[in-house]
Amino acid sequence: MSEIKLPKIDLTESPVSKQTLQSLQEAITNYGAFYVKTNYKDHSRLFESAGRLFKTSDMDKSELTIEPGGFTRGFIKLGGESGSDLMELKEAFSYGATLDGQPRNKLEGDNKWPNTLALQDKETFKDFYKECNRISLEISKLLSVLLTGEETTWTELVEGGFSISLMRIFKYFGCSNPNSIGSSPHTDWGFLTLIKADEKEPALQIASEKDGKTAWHNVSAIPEGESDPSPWFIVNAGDFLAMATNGSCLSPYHRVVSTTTDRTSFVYFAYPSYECRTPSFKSNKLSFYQDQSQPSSFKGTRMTEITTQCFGDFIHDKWSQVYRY
Ligand SMILES: O=C(O)CCC(=O)C(=O)O
Ligand SMILES: [Fe+2]
Repeated sequence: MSEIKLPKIDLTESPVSKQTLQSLQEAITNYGAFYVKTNYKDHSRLFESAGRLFKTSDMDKSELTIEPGGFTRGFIKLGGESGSDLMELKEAFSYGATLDGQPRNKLEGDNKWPNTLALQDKETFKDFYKECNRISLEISKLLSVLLTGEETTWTELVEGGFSISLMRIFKYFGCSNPNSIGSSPHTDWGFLTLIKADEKEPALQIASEKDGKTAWHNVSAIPEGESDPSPWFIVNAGDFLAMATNGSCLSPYHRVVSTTTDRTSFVYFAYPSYECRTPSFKSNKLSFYQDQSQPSSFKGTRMTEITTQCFGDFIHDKWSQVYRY
């Protein structure tokens, strides 16, 4: 199993150097993924809060589970969700922006915080959500400079998506069976995904395709040689971004394999605004919007749906596809 060394993008340097933009170009063309270094400092506190969240009683968890239908906030029990016909060895909790007034669409709504969760932990989660809003906007500006020559091309789109973007906290269970899976192969559907993981062994893998064959490469939570996990995130481009850039930015096909030790990750899905239309785009580069109900078909796409629905309606349907009873 080879490791890939994703390029590192330092968001703390100002102004961003030519070298950084070059690394970003290489990253989006070759992998659709890269590391970012940020000013975030609270890695330990964040994962301690996650540990306490998953200690919520089974009864409370089952009262606060996500409902079928595509609005995905609350607990997801073991086996409650899968992007394939495999059992994914994990439990999860999903939350989003705090609702301000009435929901304006099918992806806005109330979070399902357990009553037993300490206020401090809830604040840690909410702050982290806002931090991810900020980081995703910063990255979108860099990508925008690189790909469109202007900084603000996607600003409205990304800010418009703050109220529907999602944070998902995963607890993957350690398992010694090498064939068991934490997250089935997929592409992410939105604009950008930020991943912050606490792990002892790499578990995220990104695919490359050569001569019709798929090879998987480990991606560690932090770049090789780094010791402080706090500032580091992995970033994946989503299908929407791949389409909006006409394929200049790859949407990586990836999965999470089970490792012998438990792993926890925060995965922030930055969505564009609900009403926006997915740009039409024809490419045979890897897999866009793979049909989760036909998981074994690496090539499956749902182009018709993409171009006839607005993004939010489309995503709402995608979440229903991965819901398992
Ligand atoms: O937990 C991770 O590292 C990534 C999970 C993932 O790819 C996803 O939920 O879309
Ligand atoms: Fe993903």
